[in-house]
Amino acid sequence: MSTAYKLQIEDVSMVYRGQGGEDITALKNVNLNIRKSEFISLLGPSGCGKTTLLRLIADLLQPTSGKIAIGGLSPRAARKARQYGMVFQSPVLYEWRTIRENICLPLEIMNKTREERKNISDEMLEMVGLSKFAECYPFQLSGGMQQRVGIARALAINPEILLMDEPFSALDEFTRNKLQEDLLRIWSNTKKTVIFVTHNISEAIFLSDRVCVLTPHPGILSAVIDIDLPRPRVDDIRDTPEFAALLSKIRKCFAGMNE
Ligand SMILES: Nc1ncnc2c1ncn2[C@@H]1O[C@H](COP(=O)(O)OP(=O)(O)OP(=O)(O)O)[C@@H](O)[C@H]1O
Repeated sequence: MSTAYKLQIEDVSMVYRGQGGEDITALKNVNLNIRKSEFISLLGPSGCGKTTLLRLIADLLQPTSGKIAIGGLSPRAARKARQYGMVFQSPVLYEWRTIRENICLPLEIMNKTREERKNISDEMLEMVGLSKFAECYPFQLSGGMQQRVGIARALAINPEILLMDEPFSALDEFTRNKLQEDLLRIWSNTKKTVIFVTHNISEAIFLSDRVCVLTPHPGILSAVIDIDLPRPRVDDIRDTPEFAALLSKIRKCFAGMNE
């Protein structure tokens, strides 16, 4: 495979074995090339294989067939080289560790010195706007703030690719919109390649350079939509006719779909 892209997904299929021994085809012949620093969303309803695709990229699963390359490396080699940062729907913070200590956890695993940990965590806390909360415990933070800690912890190891699995879906709409704006600011400052899983069409449009539409049974990549809205994007862009046109275009991709 050529390495012109940061991430290449070539003819990837994933078949699980069901409890009765039957085959469950979660993904079928997915092809996708992702450029460095691109913001990509994987969009689709429950069961279309979004999380499966993310887990295949992250080397948490192996495809039944097909190939994934990360700048020429296998997902295994990329994982070992700490090229991935992961953010989940729930930030899974350790309640007995302060916010700073939570952010420092992957740095401890990497045997960073105390001083390095302090410097990096200071930078991460500032980036996500939580400097004042460094010595607080998770229970003292709102859900949105906790999710910011999850983002800071994922970025602390300075990964090349940020994999995000419905990170804002448990948040209220106001908090969610604010975090989307914050994420775009962080992304434009850090230039990470982001792969963001969501089932929210508006969220996918607001954030992305391209939206990958997945439809289920079996999960296929049925469309890749360019989002040519100007950047930087702020909340008001959601009220523009261009945004509405994209909403309508993507909704049509799901029309008639049998869930
Ligand atoms: N370990 C597994 N064993 C068997 N089937 C599985 C397994 N994991 C996922 N599946 C099936 O594969 C399909 C895709 O699942 P996946 O979790 O990737 O979808 P998703 O789009 O992320 O859904 P959601 O939005 O609900 O998280 C579903 O039909 C699911 O039931």
